[in-house]
Amino acid sequence: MIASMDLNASPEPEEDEVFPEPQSEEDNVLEEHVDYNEHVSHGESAVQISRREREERIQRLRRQRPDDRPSYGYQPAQRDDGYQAKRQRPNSKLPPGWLDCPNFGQEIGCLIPSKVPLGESFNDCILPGRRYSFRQVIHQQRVLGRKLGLVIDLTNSSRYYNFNEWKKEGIKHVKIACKGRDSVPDNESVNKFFYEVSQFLARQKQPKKYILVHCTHGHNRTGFMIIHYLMRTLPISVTQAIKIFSDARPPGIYKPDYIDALYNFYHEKKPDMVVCPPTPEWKRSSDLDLNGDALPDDDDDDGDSAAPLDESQETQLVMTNDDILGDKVPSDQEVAMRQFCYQSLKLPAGVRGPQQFPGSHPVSLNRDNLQLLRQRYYYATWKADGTRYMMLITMDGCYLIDRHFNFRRVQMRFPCRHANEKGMAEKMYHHFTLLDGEMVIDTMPDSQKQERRYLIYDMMAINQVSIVERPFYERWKMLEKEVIEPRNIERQHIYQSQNPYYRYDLEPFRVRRKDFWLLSTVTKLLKGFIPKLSHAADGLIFQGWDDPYVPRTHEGLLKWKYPEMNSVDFLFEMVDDRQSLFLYERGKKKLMEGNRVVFPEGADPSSYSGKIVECSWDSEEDVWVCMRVRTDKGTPNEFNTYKKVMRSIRDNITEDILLNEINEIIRLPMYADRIQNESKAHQHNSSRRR
Ligand SMILES: Nc1nc2c(ncn2[C@@H]2O[C@H](COP(=O)(O)OP(=O)(O)OP(=O)(O)O)[C@@H](O)[C@H]2O)c(=O)[nH]1
Repeated sequence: MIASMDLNASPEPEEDEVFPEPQSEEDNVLEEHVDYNEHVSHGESAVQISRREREERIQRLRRQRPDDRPSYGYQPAQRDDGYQAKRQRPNSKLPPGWLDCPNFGQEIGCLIPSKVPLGESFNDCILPGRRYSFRQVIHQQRVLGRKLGLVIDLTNSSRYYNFNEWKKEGIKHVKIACKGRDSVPDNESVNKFFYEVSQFLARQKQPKKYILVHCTHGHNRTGFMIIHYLMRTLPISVTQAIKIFSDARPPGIYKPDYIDALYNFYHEKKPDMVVCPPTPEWKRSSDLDLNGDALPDDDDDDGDSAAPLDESQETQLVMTNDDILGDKVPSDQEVAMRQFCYQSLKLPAGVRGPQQFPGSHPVSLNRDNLQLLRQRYYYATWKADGTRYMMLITMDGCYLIDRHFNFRRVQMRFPCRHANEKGMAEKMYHHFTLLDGEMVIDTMPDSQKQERRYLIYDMMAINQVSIVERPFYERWKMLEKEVIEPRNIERQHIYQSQNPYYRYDLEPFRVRRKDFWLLSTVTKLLKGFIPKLSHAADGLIFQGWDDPYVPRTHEGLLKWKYPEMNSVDFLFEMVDDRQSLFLYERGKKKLMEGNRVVFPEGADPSSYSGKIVECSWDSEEDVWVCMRVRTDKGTPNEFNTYKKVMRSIRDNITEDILLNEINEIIRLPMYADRIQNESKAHQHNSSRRR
């Protein structure tokens, strides 16, 4: 066995390199001998070879000219198809072009691109020296000093080899089935690939182990995934990443749609000089392999049909707040990111780990808590009515965190403040920065063009450091300096940046820091600013100027809604004709007896059953009015929240009452002095500018 393995030893394969000839004919015999024994020991009767056949094979090998000998490097197509065609059983049909496709490429970090190893059931179709099963893979890598620890299999088939073979050798096998052929791997599979590789590396102990990545031929799907990995770990452009791969595995990706999809995904303009390489010779001539009667392989990644663009690139007609943004991420990754959020917010995770969305939540304004505005210094802002997301920015991606505490990845770029300073390469992008905000849809009044925008109103962690205990005004200033400004600077000077091809305008949404103003501006805010906003707003937020970030319900963070917009989210259920509204109390459903709801005219109430419905209170009719279904929420409001909303409805703080109250408050010394100082500073700054 060992002798045979040595026979397969190969130095780094190079194009046109022919595998070193066996030292003697005996070596060939040995190799045959081992293969024979393997067949027998696996009890695969269909592929067992008789002694006579074996001798014939040995004779055949002896007659071979050196050029026909096995190769591990690239070799111009050689036809041994007669052998192959005669022996093929339906399930051991060789993928077209496989024989002449080089086995593997050079290492890219710890990733080795490879064609699919074929298990022993294919042995009848492949001359011994050209075999490439898990045994040869392990051996060939070992000869090059590489020990494998993980195999990522991107083929869409399980017929190529028995996955357990890897396990027996202590190598983990991960299947990420990607169709190939008509489409690029989907974004969720790319996320999974990235996660598997990063997890493997994070747990890596010395000596370093390698990851074999294979699809059928190890070019298109494999290249696509590896390039994604490079893009998420290095501050490089798509063009550079494509080159790294094609240098390691010539000619690299040779499907134009795959290359275009990569540029699209990373929001880069494809430079004119980038040309997709032609289909390699071994693949083009593979039609002949089929002898006219074999169908294309069902897992072929190299079909010529046009790949449709990634769905997210397709133009969407009308944007809504309920649109699902971003791509799913592996659930283990979500668990780790949830933990980071809890740690940053200084929350205990509980026995089952972090479960609940931890974002800060304001309480409704009522006559009691209105007094807080007199006791502590507050700023005001409009209450944007879109969809709440926290956002976790990491170097490898940006994650939107919804109210279900689910994470979805979006492709965005957040350079650090020092990104362009020398020697700060490792600080190029934000890594574990946690933000809070509201995603809104701006509609341009003239063109009706829609634009999604993330309005950030808080920052809880910056580059892994929690800042929740700092006062709000510091967090808010840091947000501008550390997150918004570096993006704007890079946008303006993109041509001098590391990657001048990046197009911020292709990102899925714009980003802006939300403005907060002195209480003295509330009248202007309500009467002038909100009516002119190009997105929906349903009231005001009063933010304590030196408040820490308080997760979950924050009694000091106040929201005032237009009275008709005060709402409660109920769970609506309809069984037979009986309609019921539920809230939550201590994690359990609580029936709200005596509460009725009406739906829009013509709507079928049963179609709302099981849904969370946001309702406003009609005090004339004593009934809840369903305004919309909350697809962003999985549970109704807590009974406590309901009580606060009811209190606010009862207290009925109208716009006039609020403005009168605020006019009194801003005359208090605490506000008056500050307002005066700030307007002086403002005047000073504007005269200096003049
Ligand atoms: N803290 C804060 N929240 C804002 C701001 N602008 C908009 N919001 C949103 O206001 C929401 C809280 O107001 P609610 O009316 O209770 O929000 P809701 O989405 O209806 O949620 P429920 O109370 O669960 O029904 C937050 O979750 C944010 O999504 C802001 O500037 N600061």
